Amino acid sequence: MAGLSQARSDQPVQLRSSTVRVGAGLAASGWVLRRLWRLAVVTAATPAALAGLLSVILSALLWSVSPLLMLSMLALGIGLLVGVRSVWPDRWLVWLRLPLRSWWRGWLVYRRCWPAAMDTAGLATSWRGTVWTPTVLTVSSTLSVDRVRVRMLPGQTVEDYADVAHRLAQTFGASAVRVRSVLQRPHHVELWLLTVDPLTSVVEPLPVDDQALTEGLPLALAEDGRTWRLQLVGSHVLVVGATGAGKGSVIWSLLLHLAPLVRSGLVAVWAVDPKGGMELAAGRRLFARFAHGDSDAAAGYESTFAEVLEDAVAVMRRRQDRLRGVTRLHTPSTAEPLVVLVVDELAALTGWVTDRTAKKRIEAALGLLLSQGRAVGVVVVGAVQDPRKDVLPMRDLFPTRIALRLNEAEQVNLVLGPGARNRGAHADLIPDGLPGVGYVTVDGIAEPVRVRFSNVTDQHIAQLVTPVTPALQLVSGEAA
Ligand SMILES: Nc1ncnc2c1ncn2[C@@H]1O[C@H](COP(=O)(O)OP(=O)(O)OP(=O)(O)O)[C@@H](O)[C@H]1O
Repeated sequence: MAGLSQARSDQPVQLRSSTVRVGAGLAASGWVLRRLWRLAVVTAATPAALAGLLSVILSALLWSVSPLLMLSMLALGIGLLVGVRSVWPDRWLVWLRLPLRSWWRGWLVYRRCWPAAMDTAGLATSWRGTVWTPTVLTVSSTLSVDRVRVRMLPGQTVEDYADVAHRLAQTFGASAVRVRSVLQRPHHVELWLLTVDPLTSVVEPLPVDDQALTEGLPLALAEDGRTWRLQLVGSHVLVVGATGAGKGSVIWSLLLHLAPLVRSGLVAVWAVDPKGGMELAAGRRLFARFAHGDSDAAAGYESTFAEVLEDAVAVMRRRQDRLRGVTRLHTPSTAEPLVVLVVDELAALTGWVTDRTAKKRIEAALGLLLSQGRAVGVVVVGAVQDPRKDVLPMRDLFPTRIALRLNEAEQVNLVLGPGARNRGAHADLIPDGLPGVGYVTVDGIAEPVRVRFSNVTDQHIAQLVTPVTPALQLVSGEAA
């Protein structure tokens, strides 16, 4: 006889629990208590709300001791807040304004209608008669973006959220929603809801930073209002954009932030401007080497580009000999600066070279630099309009890639990697009127982030080059 535990029936078991009648007053009190408990839990977890609550309790206590004392303390508190706001606007923003904004937006905009929003977006699911909804974990706001961290339901993926991003944007009144995975948190997803687009205004050059080599060069503003920094040491950088997309502003922002490092001898810029020097000539005093395709060169102007690249390979080889077995990543120093080879139009060195001998020399040198240079402090920063393989065969050797406005949707994945467009990098939809806007990758985040590079004007360039004494002797000695 089969044991009871093995007995199975495909018929659903009908269970009817006995009805318990409660009065309207009791039901209402239960509802209010549940809400209060939830408010208490969230308040306790939010520093700004906790501070607000403590101030109210303190005020009530002071009032009971002496109303005058309480009013004086209130006036002092308000005075302090006004003082902090005018003396330290940055701290005011970080300590008070943004935490409060995160708190009220978290409650009023997101948590209040979250279950309904998940349901209508198709992200809630019903299982065994219960409706399960993804949970909001945290909401942190900047002045332009609300970052809502969500715990996904079992079986959901980041793509499920990306697929309904436009529905979520409409529901929460955001201009766009970016969906991001969270490093080392496979159950979490972060929704970036854009409330204001800070990238519609031109971005002024960001303050020059002495620590730029270690911290990253602050070249652009991200759409969440933060500074985007380029980690140049140990990376080659590819900038792709249609004509007029603002490739010049990326290169000039880079040069602007490298200038103090050139002055201190930690960086040597070698510039290659195949457009006859039209783009980069204004910065020639900053450059240790400048090749612009001398039309009088005996071996043809393209051979001058080959020479610079081969000299860079020679520097690389010497450093490899010295550093072999010592370190795996070169640290820039005044004795051995970081060599930054800036090429304004890479296609002129790869796809469009007519001199066959020069073409072979350039291909060989560029391939060596891109595959071996970054570990020994010889990095390439190249700009190009067309990212296709026949124009730029070494595209995949650039670890850092920046996609400004592109002409075709297919180009996005060519530049930023497979799937980048699906993950929200719509570089082909950037309007003509927003030069300098593009998508970049950010450390720790798989999805590209939308940024705007600072606009470097002729006046900035004039100031940039005036006080510079380039480290010419040092680098040409090394390259000779
Ligand atoms: N970051 C920026 N912010 C505002 N305006 C910009 C920015 N970058 C470029 N511009 C403006 O856009 C125009 C085109 O810029 P730029 O010459 O840098 O484009 P490009 O991609 O280098 O074009 P091309 O390939 O034709 O040389 C210029 O008038 C420039 O002033």
